[in-house]
Amino acid sequence: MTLEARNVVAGYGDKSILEQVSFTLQDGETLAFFGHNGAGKSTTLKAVVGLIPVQAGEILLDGERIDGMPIADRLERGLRLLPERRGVFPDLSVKDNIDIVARRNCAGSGSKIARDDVYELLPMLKSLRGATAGAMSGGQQQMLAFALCLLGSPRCILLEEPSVGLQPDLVEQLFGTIREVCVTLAVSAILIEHRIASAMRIADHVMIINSGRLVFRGTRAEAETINLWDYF
Ligand SMILES: Nc1ncnc2c1ncn2[C@@H]1O[C@H](COP(=O)(O)OP(=O)(O)OP(=O)(O)O)[C@@H](O)[C@H]1O
Repeated sequence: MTLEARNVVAGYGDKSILEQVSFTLQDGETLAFFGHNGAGKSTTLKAVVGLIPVQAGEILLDGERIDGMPIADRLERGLRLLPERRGVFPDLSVKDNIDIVARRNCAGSGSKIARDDVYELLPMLKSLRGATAGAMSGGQQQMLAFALCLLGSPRCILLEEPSVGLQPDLVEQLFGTIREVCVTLAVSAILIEHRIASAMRIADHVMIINSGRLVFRGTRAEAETINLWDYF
């Protein structure tokens, strides 16, 4: 078992956005997370990684309660968040971005994904090694941010719109890489996506949120039997 949310209530200040959100994600599984703008997708990921406090309920990683733990401790346990359109050092080259994060995340032995591995997983970064991150296209920066979030020993990666700014063939490549990482390294992933059809192709489970409540939770096969738009 990897990640479990039990009746999570969370929001901003005194205000609750999430109402009793519960889900479980096992090793190696990918969960596609859909919902309209403002439904509570990012808020869910923020609560899991610790950017906002949980007002009620529990979050467990491998059976251990992590809600209330400092963000750094959750990162150490392998939680990774790829925020939308953020997450690179803009003034540094691709190589320096990767080297710096690798030095922090891959220290010691037993790291699942080392510096050289990310170039193999995301070959487009090889030719961009010397490029200044902030001067690259949005899609290229997104690929680099994804690479940085993989370095070390990720257990569960939380991805916010990773396909933003990517041309269609790169979307398929990125999604293929997400799937490969999950399956071969037993990493689990939550994927917030507006490209529903592409996300569905790599998903084991589907979850839809509406006004802070989970209105659908099921396997991909179950999701394929319904009209997802009825739940938005
Ligand atoms: N920092 C914040 N302070 C107060 N309210 C916020 C904050 N961030 C988000 N919200 C509110 O929380 C609700 C859920 O927002 P959230 O960002 O989780 O939606 P989302 O499903 O990720 O939407 P999108 O697809 O547009 O990113 C919205 O009503 C939003 O206005």
